[in-house]
Amino acid sequence: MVRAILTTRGLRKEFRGFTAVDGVDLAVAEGSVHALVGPNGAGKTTLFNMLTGFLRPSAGTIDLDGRDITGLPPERIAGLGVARSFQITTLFPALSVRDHVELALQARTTLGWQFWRSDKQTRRFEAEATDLLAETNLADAAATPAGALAYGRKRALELAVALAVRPRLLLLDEPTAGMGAEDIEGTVALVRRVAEGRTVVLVEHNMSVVKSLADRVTVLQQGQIIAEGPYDEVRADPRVITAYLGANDAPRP
Ligand SMILES: Nc1ncnc2c1ncn2[C@@H]1O[C@H](COP(=O)(O)OP(=O)(O)OP(=O)(O)O)[C@@H](O)[C@H]1O
Repeated sequence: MVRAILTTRGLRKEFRGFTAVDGVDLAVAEGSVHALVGPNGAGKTTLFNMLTGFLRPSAGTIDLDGRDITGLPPERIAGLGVARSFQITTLFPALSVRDHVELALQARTTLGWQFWRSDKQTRRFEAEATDLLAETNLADAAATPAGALAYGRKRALELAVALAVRPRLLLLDEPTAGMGAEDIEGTVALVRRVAEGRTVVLVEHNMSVVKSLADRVTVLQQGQIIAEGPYDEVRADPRVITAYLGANDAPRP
């Protein structure tokens, strides 16, 4: 049995009497890609927000690699190696692709997010930035201002920025949202590549993306886990089929 790097027990979030996440026990195996799926309003984003400290759980615990991180603020959780990408990453339009990655690498150090840097400091991150740009297929765009990148490549840059902090756990928020077929294909290949040797939790509506990326799938409905397992198993579960019936984002085989 592979050990769990992230475990939640009885995790719960209430908004003024409404229970958005209702007693979730989740175990994410180290080195795996774990997908969270479910119809609109199932509680996926709320769960993600608790894992990253953006929301404080109403009850339950979150354990990261043996450490209780329940209720810690976002910056502390990020500092412990949880990085989140897509949907919330802010890119600076005029700043080059390479500068984004070098600044993110620098943010990991005591220098923090300083825009002024000496040549010596810049050189310190050059080689690692080059590696990250290669890993995310952005080597040819290193000097391009982020604002001039096509949509799919902007998202690749967001991923490079998240990877720069060397996360122990990478949370991906709907990596293919708003993408056409071509970008989706590229993003799936990219996520598969960066997931090697890392632990990834992703929220994703596109079931063919989930099928091709996830080792394990957790299905949420009305804040509760209704099924969990490998994609094919979960996809055939009668409770999952019922949960998606009539939903706009019904999974397609
Ligand atoms: N700040 C809030 N205040 C009140 N209700 C909220 C709040 N945030 C989320 N909710 C409610 O909690 C439920 C779960 O929402 P959440 O965004 O977590 O679902 P989701 O699975 O991410 O949905 P989607 O797939 O549409 O993004 C929804 O009914 C939503 O309206």
